[in-house]
Amino acid sequence: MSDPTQLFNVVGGKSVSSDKTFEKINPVDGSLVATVHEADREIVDQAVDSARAALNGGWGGAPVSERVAALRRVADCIDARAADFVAAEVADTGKPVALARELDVARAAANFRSFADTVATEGLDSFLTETASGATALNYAVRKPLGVVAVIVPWNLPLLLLTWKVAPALACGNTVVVKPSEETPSTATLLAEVMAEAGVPDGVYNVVHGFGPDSAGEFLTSHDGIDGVTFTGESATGSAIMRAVAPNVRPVSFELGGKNAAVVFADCDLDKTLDGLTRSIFLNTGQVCLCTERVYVERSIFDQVADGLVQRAKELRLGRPDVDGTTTGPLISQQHRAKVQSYFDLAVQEGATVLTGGGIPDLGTELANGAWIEPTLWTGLDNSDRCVREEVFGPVAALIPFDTEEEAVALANDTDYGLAAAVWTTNLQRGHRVAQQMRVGMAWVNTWYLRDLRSPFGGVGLSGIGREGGVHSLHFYTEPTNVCVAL
Ligand SMILES: NC(=O)c1ccc[n+]([C@@H]2O[C@H](COP(=O)([O-])OP(=O)(O)OC[C@H]3O[C@@H](n4cnc5c(N)ncnc54)[C@H](O)[C@@H]3O)[C@@H](O)[C@H]2O)c1
Ligand SMILES: O=C/C=C/C=C(\O)C(=O)O
Repeated sequence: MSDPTQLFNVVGGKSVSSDKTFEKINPVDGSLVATVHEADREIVDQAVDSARAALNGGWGGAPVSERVAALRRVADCIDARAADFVAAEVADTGKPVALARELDVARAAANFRSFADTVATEGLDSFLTETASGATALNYAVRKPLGVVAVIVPWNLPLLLLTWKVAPALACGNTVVVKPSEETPSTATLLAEVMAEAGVPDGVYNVVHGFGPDSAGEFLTSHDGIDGVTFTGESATGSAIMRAVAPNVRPVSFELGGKNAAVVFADCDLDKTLDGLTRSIFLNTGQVCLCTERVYVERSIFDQVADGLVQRAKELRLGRPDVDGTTTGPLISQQHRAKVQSYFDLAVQEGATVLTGGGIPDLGTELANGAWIEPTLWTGLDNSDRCVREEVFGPVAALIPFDTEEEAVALANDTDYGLAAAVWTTNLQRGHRVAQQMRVGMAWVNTWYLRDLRSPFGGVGLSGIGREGGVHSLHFYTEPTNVCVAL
């Protein structure tokens, strides 16, 4: 294994250094994780050229069975090196070891297996065409790779979200240049080692490190040698990337921000609902795009839900990732904590009652330089407040009462975002009815973030463009050519 404290760009299977470096800081205690080599324009050019060469050099035209076998080997190698991936992910993010192992790294391997299955089994439409003149024809489509795909991902679930895009891209015969977040450079770099171990040809998977504007992100997305961009991150960044690709008219797939609602009916199973809400508000310190930040509760059980959530929030254990029983890590950085704190201040100005949290916890001198924040719950806000409209991306939610089902649906849908929703009820018909009315990409009933990787994943409104998952990913990562044969 190469030195995890020196992270290089990976171009054509080779480590590439740069004169310019930046420091990756551990959000647990402010210590240095790694020195990262930032890609300049020239390195990004080399990465795109190397991806093009690998595409034309065989990967793009390889038999599906070969690519499927390679993806399965990648999954096996991730499993074999799971401890290294967990260590790298934990060092970058500060998330609890168990979470990194059970969610991030397990899903990375699952992503490769799932898309290997999808390309191995998925067919394409064909039509026997009859015309008015009596002529007949056979129409069928063949699928070709999109080409060189730029993959830009955020810091919250770094390896999970990276492989959610790299796996289908590679399965479809594309080659990639990935730009991990500057906050989480480690696992993307480690994945390059695994690609080599698994026998994926050099240049199929390239990594460039750096930031967005005037750095690797912008150099890559505005590059005329890429054939498409798949991006997960903030809505405003999605907008900047759309502008960057516009001159070259390249397709984009965007999974963006959310301001996700939970709708809690009086007929819910209260204990299960409280456990589910606690997970959906606080998992990964609230830094999951799907996390609930608005909780609409039927008035008759409002106080019970508020009390139950406060109790559970107080039971969360903030602490070092490797300590048994730690449930909650820090935010990703001091910079992000300043943003979350600004919403804590704003909420008070907007008239919120802070039921619990609202500040910075005292975890002792060892962790004093970390990006720690208290799990927080608000009441007293409504849909006109900025804290209920804007994504905070931290361990916080606003609890708001409602009286009727229609009102609950209207309140939940009153947002510019549209990523995910969760409905809590024991009335099956109501569960279906309300879930179907949610203006979102994913609506859960009596659960949250339960994933089937074959189902469509994405958002509406400010939450994204397109869907990925199973065959939906194939639509983005391939270009069909329809062939019409007169019979
Ligand atoms: N919908 C989803 O599936 C999903 C999943 C995870 C996170 N998110 C969203 O991601 C956000 C948190 O992640 P973040 O803060 O890393 O997001 P971000 O948009 O700041 O950064 C994401 C990536 O884009 C890069 N980037 C930034 N500006 C760029 C530019 N102008 N051109 C090219 N690249 C640029 C960053 O360096 C990073 O790699 C939240 O809004 C969250 O909701 C959405
Ligand atoms: O932070 C956002 C989480 C996105 C999750 C996925 O894309 C997934 O589970 O596939």
